[in-house]
Amino acid sequence: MENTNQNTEPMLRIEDLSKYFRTEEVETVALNHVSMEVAPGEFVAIMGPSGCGKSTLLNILGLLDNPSEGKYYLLDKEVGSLKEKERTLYRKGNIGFVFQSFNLIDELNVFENVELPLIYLRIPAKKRKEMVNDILQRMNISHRAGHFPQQLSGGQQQRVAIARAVVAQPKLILADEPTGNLDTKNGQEVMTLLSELNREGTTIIMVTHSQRDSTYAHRIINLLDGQIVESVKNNL
Ligand SMILES: Nc1ncnc2c1ncn2[C@@H]1O[C@H](COP(=O)(O)OP(=O)(O)OP(=O)(O)O)[C@@H](O)[C@H]1O
Repeated sequence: MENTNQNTEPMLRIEDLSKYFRTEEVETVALNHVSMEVAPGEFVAIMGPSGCGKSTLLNILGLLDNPSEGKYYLLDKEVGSLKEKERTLYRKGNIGFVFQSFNLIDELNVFENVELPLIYLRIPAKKRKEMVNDILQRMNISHRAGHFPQQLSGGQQQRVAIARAVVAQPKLILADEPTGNLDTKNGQEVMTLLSELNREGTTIIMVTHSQRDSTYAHRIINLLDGQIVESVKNNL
């Protein structure tokens, strides 16, 4: 279906969603009846103290894990109860991830790392080359295409990771503390890149402890003990 400017459907919606982790002795309630919506084109920051459930929420939103209870609609499809194989398929076409620790594959060079999602999507080699080169240029890292992750600075590694996250043009980017391992200057550069991608239409949900990074978001959702305690619009 064509996107229209009048599109009022949320990018994603969760309803009364909970996640429990059970070990032999204890049950942890990581998310406790959470409901929220994110609109297409929104940039949302998720904040809250350590252990409040931020990563658990991001993992579920990113189809890396299932909720224990409740519904999750992504692009209008109920995805909370999908089996792992279907989840993986749906994730690959729709979601890009950026992690604090970059998560690049050490044995692959920059070009190959960024090419990987396109191989999964079975895009032909010639087209892949074009798409990878375009995004490396965009991320200002073309001159390092043949380098391996260990040969790059942290800021460069994160730019490669962002290139990999967006090369297949996902509708949604999930970022878990994307500047957590970067100095101020590189951190700001990464935030500027994410903001640009957002302005071009990509929806972004970012977990952060950084007050400064949260200023780039349209809205801040505060979690405490597995519950949303506040959802406030940012004065941009
Ligand atoms: N796989 C797991 N097994 C058992 N308990 C878990 C598991 N993953 C998370 N938890 C628990 O769920 C709760 C929420 O964890 P989560 O990692 O989502 O918090 P967080 O807000 O991301 O924390 P941080 O800011 O420290 O990364 C915590 O009490 C945690 O110990």
